[in-house]
Amino acid sequence: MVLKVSEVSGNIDRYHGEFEGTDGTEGTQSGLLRASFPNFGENFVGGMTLRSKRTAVCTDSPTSSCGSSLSVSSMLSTSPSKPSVMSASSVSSKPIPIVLQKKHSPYTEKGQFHAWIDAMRAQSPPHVHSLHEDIPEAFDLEAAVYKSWLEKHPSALSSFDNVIKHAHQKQVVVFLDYDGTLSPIVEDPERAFMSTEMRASVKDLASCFPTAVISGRSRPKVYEFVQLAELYYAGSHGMDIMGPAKSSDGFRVKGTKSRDKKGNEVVLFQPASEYLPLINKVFTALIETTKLIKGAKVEHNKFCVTVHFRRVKEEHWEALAERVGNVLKDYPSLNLTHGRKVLEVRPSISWDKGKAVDFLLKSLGFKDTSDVFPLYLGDDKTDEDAFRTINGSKHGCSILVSSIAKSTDAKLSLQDPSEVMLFLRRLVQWKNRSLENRNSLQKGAHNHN
Ligand SMILES: O=P(O)(O)OC[C@H]1O[C@H](O[C@H]2O[C@H](CO)[C@@H](O)[C@H](O)[C@H]2O)[C@H](O)[C@@H](O)[C@@H]1O
Repeated sequence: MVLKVSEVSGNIDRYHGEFEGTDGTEGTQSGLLRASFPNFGENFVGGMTLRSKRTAVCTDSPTSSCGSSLSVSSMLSTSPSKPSVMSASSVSSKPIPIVLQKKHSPYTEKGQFHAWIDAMRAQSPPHVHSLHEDIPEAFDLEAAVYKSWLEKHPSALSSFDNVIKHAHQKQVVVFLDYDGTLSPIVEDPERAFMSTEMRASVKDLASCFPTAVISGRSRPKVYEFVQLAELYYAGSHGMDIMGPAKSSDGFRVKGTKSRDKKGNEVVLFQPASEYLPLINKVFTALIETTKLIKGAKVEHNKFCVTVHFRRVKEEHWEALAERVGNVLKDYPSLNLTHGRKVLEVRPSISWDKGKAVDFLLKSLGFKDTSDVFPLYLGDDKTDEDAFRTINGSKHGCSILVSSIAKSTDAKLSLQDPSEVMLFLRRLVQWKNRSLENRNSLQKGAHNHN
C-alpha cells in the first residue's frame, strides 16, 4: 500500500517539515520524518521516503507497518496545545532512511514569515476537489481525514436533537461570526454579501433569541452587510460593541451611551479606543508598503487592520508578509494574528471575541446563571477564543463552520453558510413549536378549569 501525504493535509516541504536524525542532529541523511499538519496543529512521525518536494510517499516495506497501522484518526488531534506524536516504535521498529532538506530555523525572520504564511494557509487551504486530480489517493486521504474529524466534531444538524435537549428551558443566546459563517468566502472582501434568505433567517432567529454578530470587520461595515437593527453588533474582533440602550426584550448592554445614525439611543463599549491614532498610522504605512504588490489589499477595520493575501500570487506571499513584518517593527504595542488568507494587526490588549461573548452575556444579565445556553458559530482562527469561552460556560454549544478538518476547540461543526442557515432555521422552528405546545397546554388547562 502507498500512502501519499499531499500538501493539502501536511506541508512537508516547508519549514514545518523537520528532519530528526537518529542521533538527534539536524540534517543527517537518515532518520525519521516529522511532518506537521498545520490544519490540526499536530505532528506525526513515521518512517517515510520523501520522493518529491511536494509528496511524501510511504512505501510498502517489510520493516514498516506504516500503511496498516497509521490510522487516519491517529493523525488527528483536536488539542493544539497537546500534540499527539506517534512514536517511532508505533510505526516501525527501524526508521526508514529518508533524504530531506535542512530545516529552516524558526528563529530567523524568514522562518517567522513562513510561520505566518503556513498558519494562514492552514485556515484556508485550497479546496481538495480542485487539487491533485492526478493523485486520487490524496483526495481519499483528505476525505478520510475529514470523516474521522467529523467523529470528533459532529455535524450540528445531525446532532440537533442533542443540542436542543441541552437548551431545553434555558435562554438561548446566539453569537454569529460574519465572513465564512453568514456569508460565503469570496475573493473581494467588499463583495462578501449575505443572501436575502440568510438575512431573513437571521431576522427570524433574532425574533426568538437575543442574537449578536461578532466580526473582525469594522462594526459599521458588518452592519452594512447584515442590515438588521434588532441584533447586537461587535466589530473589530469584539473591540467595538454596540447594543440598543433599551431593547424590547429588556436587555441592556453596559457601556457609554451614544446615538446611532438614525438617532436611536445606543450603548457603546470600545476597550481599545486609545489605539485609534496608532491604528490609523499603521494603516497608512501598510497601504504604502504593499502598494506595489499586485492583489494585496489593506482593510481598515477601525480598531484593527487586515492585510489580504487572497488575490496575491503565492510566490509573492513571503514578500508581502515580510513588508507587513517590517512595518510592525515600529509598532511594538500592536500584535499580529492570522486568519483566512489575511494577516491582522491589532492592539495588544487582552481582548478578543471570547471576551466580547463574555461581556455581552454579562451585559444581557446572563453570566453565571445556569439557565442560559449560548451558541457560537464561527469559521476562523479568531473564533477559537469564543469557542473556548462557550466551552467554559456551564452550558452552551460551540460550532465551527468548515468543510475541511481543522484544529479547533469547537465541539460541533457545520460545513458552510448554507448549513448554518438550515441550522438557524431549525432553531426557529424548535422555538415556535415549543411556544405552540406551551400555548396549547395553557389553553387545555384553561378549558379544563
Ligand atoms: O470575523 P469575521 O467576520 O469572519 O471577519 C474576519 C475577516 O473577514 C473578512 O475576510 C475574510 O473574508 C473575505 C471575504 O469573503 C475574504 O476575501 C478573506 O480572504 C477572508 O479572510 C474581512 O475582509 C476581514 O477584514 C475580516 O477581518
